[in-house]
Amino acid sequence: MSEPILAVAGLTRSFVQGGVTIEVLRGIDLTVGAGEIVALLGPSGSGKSTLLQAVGLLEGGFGGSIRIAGEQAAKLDSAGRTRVRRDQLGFVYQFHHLLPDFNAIENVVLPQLIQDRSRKEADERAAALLTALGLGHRLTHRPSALSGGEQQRVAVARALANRPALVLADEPTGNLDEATADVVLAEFLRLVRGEGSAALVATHNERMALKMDRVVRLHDGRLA
Ligand SMILES: Nc1ncnc2c1ncn2[C@@H]1O[C@H](COP(=O)(O)OP(=O)(O)OP(=O)(O)O)[C@@H](O)[C@H]1O
Repeated sequence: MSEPILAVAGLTRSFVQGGVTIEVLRGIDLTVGAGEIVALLGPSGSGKSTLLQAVGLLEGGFGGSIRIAGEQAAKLDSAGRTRVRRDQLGFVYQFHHLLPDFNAIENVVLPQLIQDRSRKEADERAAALLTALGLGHRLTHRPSALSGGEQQRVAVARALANRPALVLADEPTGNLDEATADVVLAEFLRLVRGEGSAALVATHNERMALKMDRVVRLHDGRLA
């Protein structure tokens, strides 16, 4: 069997606030196989974002082990973490975090230029991804001229632009009305499957979680 893209073992994280220690993650074990889409289901405050931030190598202060594409996070320095993030990971957040001064296609082109792709290649890939998401007629709109659902689609295209092995999505449709959320989630899943990426998708919505390949539940700091 090929190595999982993500292997988390004994992951812990606590915060101290006002002299009180809150143990948010109490020993998380989780593997995600190549191309597998896993829902991370849990109520608000259960630690989903904390777990995704750890796996995204965005924050330190964790105990336990995180391996991404065979690389042990604890052994990476800051440059190494940046490299793994850039080469292996894609991110989608609840709020799109698009660059407001750039239009849709530019927002999807920019991460590719950072990867040293040619402008022509980057343009073609951005246009293909946005068109696959039904935004072929919105390529030169700035985020402020797009609907919430359209903005989230651009964020999805941006996350997939560099062909990440693993997409980390934190309530990717949490800011949308239910009907739009259903459509955008379906498109997200179709595109991720088509690209062959794996994904770990945080949601508090059971119905949405059940559309993924596997569901893990975060409860009392552990996965059930
Ligand atoms: N930087 C921090 N300092 C102190 N406490 C924190 C910090 N970050 C998170 N927490 C606490 O950790 C717990 C889990 O937060 P987290 O944001 O990971 O939950 P979540 O499941 O993603 O929730 P939501 O769905 O509401 O975003 C919460 O009780 C939160 O208050």
